[in-house]
Amino acid sequence: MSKIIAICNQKGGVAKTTTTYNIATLSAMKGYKTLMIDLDSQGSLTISTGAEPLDFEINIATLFEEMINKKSKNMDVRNAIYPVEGIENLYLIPSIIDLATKEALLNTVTAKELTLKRILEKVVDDYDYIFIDCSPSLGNLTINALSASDYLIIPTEADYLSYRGLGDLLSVVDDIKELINSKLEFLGVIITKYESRLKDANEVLEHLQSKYNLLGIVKKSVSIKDGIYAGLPLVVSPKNEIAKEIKEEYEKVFNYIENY
Ligand SMILES: Nc1ncnc2c1ncn2[C@@H]1O[C@H](COP(=O)(O)OP(=O)(O)OP(=O)(O)O)[C@@H](O)[C@H]1O
Repeated sequence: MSKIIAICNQKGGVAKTTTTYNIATLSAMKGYKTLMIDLDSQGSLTISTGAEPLDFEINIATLFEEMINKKSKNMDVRNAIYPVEGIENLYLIPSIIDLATKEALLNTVTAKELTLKRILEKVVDDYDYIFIDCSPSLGNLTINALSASDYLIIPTEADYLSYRGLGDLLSVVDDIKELINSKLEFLGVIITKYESRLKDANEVLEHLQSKYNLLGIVKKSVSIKDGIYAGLPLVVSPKNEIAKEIKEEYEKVFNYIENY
């Protein structure tokens, strides 16, 4: 049985995709069979792997479409799983812009919150870890991710508005735990794009630390994009001191998940 981890925050640009790709890669590098699901119609995770969303005939939007049209018996999720080039043990269900229209159509599906869980049923035993890169909203797709997951990790920037936004997300999480998925556990937050010279960042860091389990602090650095044209995340070959520090923070987070 795999551990399924949702990487969520309804705020845009807080490094959900970057966090997902780096942590999932560390998992694969440790020899775990690891699946990433791109659950964002922008397809950033798919593009980050060096792939082109339009090149995949079957993707996460196709899978949702089959469920919406009640053809799920014809569909095999395994047809939507592709190996990530250059990283052994790492696999991806890619996304495409069409996912946005499928999200609205989900309202016609019975038990719509459980659609992703039903899609994944056939492969939950095939992977050690499944990481879901959520979209920046609290809509149907994010609720599907939380309803299908064992654990939630929230990447957030250390700024006041991001800090305030966490309360809204966690109240949705409470509802999902009560009504849909009692096993969902919030593991903690990762601070992303951290700049220690900013007073605001340090104040928010203290608040976050006192309120939540702090899993890691990832500094802001252009090094995060090293390897991007080759489709590889930073953790594969960190090139300088700050990149090595960032890798260590992501390792801390993965070790926490591994030993939890
Ligand atoms: N530690 C970091 N230092 C500097 N830039 C970073 C860092 N982490 C992520 N970024 C950059 O921030 C931008 C947003 O990151 P990312 O796409 O991972 O966020 P996201 O939360 O998935 O976005 P969206 O909400 O649009 O899905 C990207 O350009 C990414 O390269």
